[in-house]
Amino acid sequence: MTPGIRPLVAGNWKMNGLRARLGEIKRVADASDALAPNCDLLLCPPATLTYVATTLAQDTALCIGGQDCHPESSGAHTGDVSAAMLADCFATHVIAGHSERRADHGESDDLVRQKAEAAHAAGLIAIVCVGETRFERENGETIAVVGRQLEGSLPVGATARNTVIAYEPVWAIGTGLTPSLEDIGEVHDFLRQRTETLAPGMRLLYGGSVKPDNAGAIMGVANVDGALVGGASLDAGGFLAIAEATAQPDAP
Ligand SMILES: O=C(CO)COP(=O)(O)O
Repeated sequence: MTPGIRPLVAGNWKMNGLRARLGEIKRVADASDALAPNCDLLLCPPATLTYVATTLAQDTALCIGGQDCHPESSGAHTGDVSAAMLADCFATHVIAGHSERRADHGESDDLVRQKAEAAHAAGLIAIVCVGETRFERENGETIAVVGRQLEGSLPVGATARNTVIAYEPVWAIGTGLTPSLEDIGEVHDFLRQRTETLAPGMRLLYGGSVKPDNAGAIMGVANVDGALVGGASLDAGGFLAIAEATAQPDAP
């Protein structure tokens, strides 16, 4: 954790979640006010559930976000969703440059930056993801890769209020593997140094196999200001347990 920075626990449902799962969002929404003094809570369901999710979260402390957006606000882009459309559904955040989109859709750093800038133009907070592959880590390239991704993906005009960085090692996503606490700390220290002059106090999340039983230790690492949670966020109980482990009694 970083003194003076309010933690954020974000859940990314990826391509999971039919209407039958909306009860999990309701459970998190119902519990969110109790956690609100100590951390921010965000769930990013698939686009099909965005509007109904914001309805369930209305008048609670739970925020709802999108998982991706097109760089343009509207137009002939079949199947895409714009940041303006997410904002129109009362979403407040959107993820940009998740490694699954970088891999599945060939998204470049420059495209990710454009998406994050589109998010800002629509009034959304952009969560920009960076992270190395297993090959890159084994070759000692982690800091170089993360630095390059950050430089290329960070939106112009990024501030601590409109942008969050998520460090998600690709090899830790959905595998049950996590870097050592020292390795997480090394990357987060680097991200803090790189962002501090540009955007002091920017929130730096860790993502990749965060579970209720490891969240406390990971959140204890310096410069880790919250989590981006995949699988464990599909279940309200698991997500709320991670939020409990992250919440700071003296959060600003
Ligand atoms: O990719 C992630 C969140 O964006 C992490 O996923 P898991 O928590 O399932 O490893």
